[in-house]
Amino acid sequence: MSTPVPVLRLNGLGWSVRGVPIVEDVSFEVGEGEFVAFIGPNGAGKTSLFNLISGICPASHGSLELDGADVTAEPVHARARRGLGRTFQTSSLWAGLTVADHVRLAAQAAAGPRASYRIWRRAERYAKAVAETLERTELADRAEALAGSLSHGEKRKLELAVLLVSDPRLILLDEPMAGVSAEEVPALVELIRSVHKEQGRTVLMVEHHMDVLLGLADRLAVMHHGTLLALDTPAAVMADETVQQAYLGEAL
Ligand SMILES: Nc1ncnc2c1ncn2[C@@H]1O[C@H](COP(=O)(O)OP(=O)(O)OP(=O)(O)O)[C@@H](O)[C@H]1O
Repeated sequence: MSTPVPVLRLNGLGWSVRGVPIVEDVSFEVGEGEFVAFIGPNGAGKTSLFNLISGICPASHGSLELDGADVTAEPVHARARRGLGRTFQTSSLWAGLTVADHVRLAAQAAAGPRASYRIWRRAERYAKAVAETLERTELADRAEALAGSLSHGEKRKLELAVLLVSDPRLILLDEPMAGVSAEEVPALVELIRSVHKEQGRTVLMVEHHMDVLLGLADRLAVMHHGTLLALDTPAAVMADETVQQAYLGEAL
């Protein structure tokens, strides 16, 4: 039986700025439907690694494959067309637009530049995708609310909705709990769990809170000084002495 092609493969990937290495020689594979969480101290290179994977930063060395295709030279939108989507650490919503407008615009953007000419023919399809996405992200009753009026937890849900309406297979979530109140965290965790388990998407997520990750992640990746220090099951990573010395002992 042949081994399945990983959804994502990094081969010695790295990024330097004016000769200073930010991410160095990172290699790993992620299988279809896996959930890999990235931890590490501030400045360890987690967001930079996500920027490399999504195409925001150009690789200085190494290569990156999506579903077996070398995409190292491909721009962000080409990787998005292959099913890669991401959210950002800081919120990127328009305060004066409604929740439904955000999701509608994202659906149209995902359909490509020519979609606007055919929009009248597709209106029904968009409406269905938008309604389903709002339902899935528990935002249906907030559809007409302005994004600026949402709580932090609702804003994070909306960012997920904007991502999910394009139906990505591989999603990168950069600190999706950042700024969210303690009361809103459990609902957001459940939502991310269902995006992974029920919708069957492959998830990579940067998160500082171990209590959130331990119930979600199949594997933990530890970043330290721009390198991948460990990548294993949560139990194995927590028991790893190198990890404890480098990170866990001080930060968790
Ligand atoms: N465009 C850039 N130019 C120069 N240095 C950068 C750039 N982007 C990031 N860095 C540096 O690279 C290092 C890694 O930053 P990065 O944001 O990837 O870390 P992180 O692990 O995501 O941190 P945090 O947990 O605080 O978000 C930091 O020292 C940061 O200052």
